[in-house]
Amino acid sequence: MALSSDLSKSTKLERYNSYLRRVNNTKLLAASSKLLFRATLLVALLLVFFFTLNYPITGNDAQNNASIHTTSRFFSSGFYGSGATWEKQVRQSSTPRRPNGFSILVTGAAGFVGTHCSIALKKRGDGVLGLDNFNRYYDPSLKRARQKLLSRQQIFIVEADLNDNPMLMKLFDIVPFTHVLHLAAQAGVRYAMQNPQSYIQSNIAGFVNLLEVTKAADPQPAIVWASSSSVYGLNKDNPFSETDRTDQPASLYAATKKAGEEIAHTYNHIYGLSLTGLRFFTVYGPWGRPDMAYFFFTKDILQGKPISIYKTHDGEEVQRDFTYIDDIVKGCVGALDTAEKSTGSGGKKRGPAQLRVYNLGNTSPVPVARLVSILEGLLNVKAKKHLITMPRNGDVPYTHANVTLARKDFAYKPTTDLATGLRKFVKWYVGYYGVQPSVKKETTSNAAK
Ligand SMILES: O=C(O)[C@H]1O[C@H](OP(=O)(O)OP(=O)(O)OC[C@H]2O[C@@H](n3ccc(=O)[nH]c3=O)[C@H](O)[C@@H]2O)[C@H](O)[C@@H](O)[C@@H]1O
Repeated sequence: MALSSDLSKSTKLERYNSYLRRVNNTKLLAASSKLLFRATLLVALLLVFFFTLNYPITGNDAQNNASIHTTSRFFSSGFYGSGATWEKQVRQSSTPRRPNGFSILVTGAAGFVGTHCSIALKKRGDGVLGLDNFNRYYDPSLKRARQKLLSRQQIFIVEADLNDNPMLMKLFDIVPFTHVLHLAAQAGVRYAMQNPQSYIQSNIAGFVNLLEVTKAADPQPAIVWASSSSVYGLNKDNPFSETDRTDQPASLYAATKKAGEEIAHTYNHIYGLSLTGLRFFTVYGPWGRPDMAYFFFTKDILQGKPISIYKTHDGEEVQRDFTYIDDIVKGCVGALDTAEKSTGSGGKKRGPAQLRVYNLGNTSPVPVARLVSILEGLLNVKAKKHLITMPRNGDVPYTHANVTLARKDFAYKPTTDLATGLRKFVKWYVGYYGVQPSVKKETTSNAAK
């Protein structure tokens, strides 16, 4: 009995112990699967976070742009914008190689005008650091090709958005820039109806962010920036002079550029920033912008697609003061060379500073139909032309620059006529896109004349 009761006691004890082990095991299992679940959740969340930032999957341009901005901001400040190698590239690129050379931050350096200006400045011995967000307004592969061109000249581009305040502050901490050539913008007159917010984001918010950072910098740099001939809007005076009225913009694009000019006045007035706005007149040339008429006309003519040539609502020819890129580069360099120093430092004004606005045009308006016939000759292809009344999309019928002021202050003198400039453009175009040898032959023989 005693044995059986002992046995039953020990069996009970064993059962109890095994029960406890099972409970413990289950608890352990539950705890570890909880831990595993949490870890998996964390990893999944991190993956979603990174993928959302890297690959915006929306088809909407405005949202796309916003995602692109977020991506570059995140990566630029958090990853690319740190590290000894990155900082060394920033320093090397912005260090001048000539006595009293400038140290210039070029925003929009992978853009059309930005690329040409950066190369010209670097070649004469200035230090040039680029900034660009490589957005998708037009084919980013063209921007990457321009970046390669710049990197061959030892020009480094920081990949970040103008609105990336920590990144801009960091750059100004590392480099005592003497100048900023501010060319980054949401360009294009007609696209403003499709994606208005992108113009506010870049041309207003981005510009203000840049001015906020530069006003606080010590030393404050002098700033030369891209305004636009479109600010003249519905101006009737001819040719357009800087003193003409600019309070009737015909597009949101023009309105944001005009707003930029007013914002420039404010920062000059309060903080003593030296500011020069350049009103570019329809700039064209090699490495140009695919969204501009001369560029997509070339593409469409070569592909046998029809093109629309606008006429005004009064049936008149639409005309532009097309300006060749090399002339614009000379104008930008002239404006930089004559820009006086900002007078403030660390956010405080110490005296009055320079505030300027200049037209940079070619001074000879050409009808769009004439541009097309020059292209037809160069490409050796007849265009399928449709003459249509200008849609109400922000376009203006006519532009014509008076450049007296730029000539007086920095000897600006455009020297390239439209036929010569377009020949250079077409030569570049056929080489870059590798099109028709017949076009090449024609262009080369023309070029030799
Ligand atoms: O200089 C300026 O202020 C502006 O010049 C260009 O704007 P835009 O002159 O309109 O240049 P394009 O878009 O290349 O148009 C050139 C001409 O072709 C005409 N056009 C355009 C498109 C089209 O399908 N057909 C057509 O006849 C336009 O009305 C315009 O007269 C740039 O796109 C702006 O960024 C710049 O600020």
